[in-house]
Amino acid sequence: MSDISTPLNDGMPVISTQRLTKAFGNLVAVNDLNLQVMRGDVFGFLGPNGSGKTTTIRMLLGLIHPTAGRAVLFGMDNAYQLPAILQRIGAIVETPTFYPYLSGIDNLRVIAANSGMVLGKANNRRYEEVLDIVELRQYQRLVYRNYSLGMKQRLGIAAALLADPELVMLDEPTNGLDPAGVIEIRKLIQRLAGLGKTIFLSSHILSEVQQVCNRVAILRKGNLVKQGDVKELLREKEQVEIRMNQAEEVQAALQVLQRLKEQGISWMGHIAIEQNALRQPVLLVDAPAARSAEINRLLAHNELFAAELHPREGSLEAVYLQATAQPNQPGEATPKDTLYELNTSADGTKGAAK
Ligand SMILES: Nc1ncnc2c1ncn2[C@@H]1O[C@H](COP(=O)(O)OP(=O)(O)OP(=O)(O)O)[C@@H](O)[C@H]1O
Repeated sequence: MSDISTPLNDGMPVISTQRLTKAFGNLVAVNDLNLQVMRGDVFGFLGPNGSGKTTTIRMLLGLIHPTAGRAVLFGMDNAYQLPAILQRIGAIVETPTFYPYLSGIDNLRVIAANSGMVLGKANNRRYEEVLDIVELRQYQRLVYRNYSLGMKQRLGIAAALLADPELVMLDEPTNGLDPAGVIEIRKLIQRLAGLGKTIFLSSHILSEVQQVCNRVAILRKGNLVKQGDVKELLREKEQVEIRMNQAEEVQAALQVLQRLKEQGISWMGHIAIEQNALRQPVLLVDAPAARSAEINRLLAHNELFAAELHPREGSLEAVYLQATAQPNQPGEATPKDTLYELNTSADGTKGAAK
């Protein structure tokens, strides 16, 4: 099962959007979006390239104005109370600019000074604290140009943490990183969640999102197609894999279960014959893992005795693929459909579909 740390969710909305919409000319980049992010959430914001994630984040941060709808953060409408909202957010939307010839800690000093950031009584202590959080303390004196890409990304997050924000917004923080860098960011997000931060994370790496996020929203062509609790969404995608001793029995088992499903077993979803890792034909039943024994009993009742029966965990990938593969919904604006195709390579880096 996924390694989801228990969030400090107390039911207080941190981000709430109501019918948030942004059109660029005749292209509706974000359409009627109703998002709910609660305090303590590690919220994953998913969607193919061009589905509207960055546009949404830019609207939340007041960098662009919505065409319609509104965004409420910490209970305040960002059209009217943006400065008060921004004081409580640390965000990285694009790679921050650092001076290559300055050390990590000196770059943080420059950022704090330039932004007029009030760091309270212990500036130096705060620099060290944030460098500790992103695990760069031992490299604080190294000049920035000698940092690896992962270290640069973490320094960016350190900068976003300087003012001790309640909400941390990260747009594709693992973009371009190697697997070790991706793991570092995962651990960092888990540390931030442990510190009680609410985290809003857009990402293409579904396995990472599955491991760190407790809630997700999935966008497709600017429309919200799924929003919910990760554990619940994964539960909906559980399967039971059944191997029989004889290939003919697999076919017979398929027919029995299909008949029972048609007779009204509501918890049984799609049933199909597939090959397992050993290239043996197996029956795959979309059903909660907790129903395994019942499936076994139903088959045995029909003189079909399973050789093996395995519950299979659901994956966010399955949830995502189903959500993003749905046919167009009524009213969905798709003037340039090709812009929206999933254009992500296997390592999660983005293509150039814009
Ligand atoms: N300033 C702009 N002017 C015109 N079109 C824009 C502008 N910004 C974004 N778009 C378009 O809006 C759509 C949504 O883009 P957006 O960057 O929000 O998607 P995304 O989900 O963040 O994609 P990616 O994962 O590639 O970053 C795209 O078709 C994009 O080309």
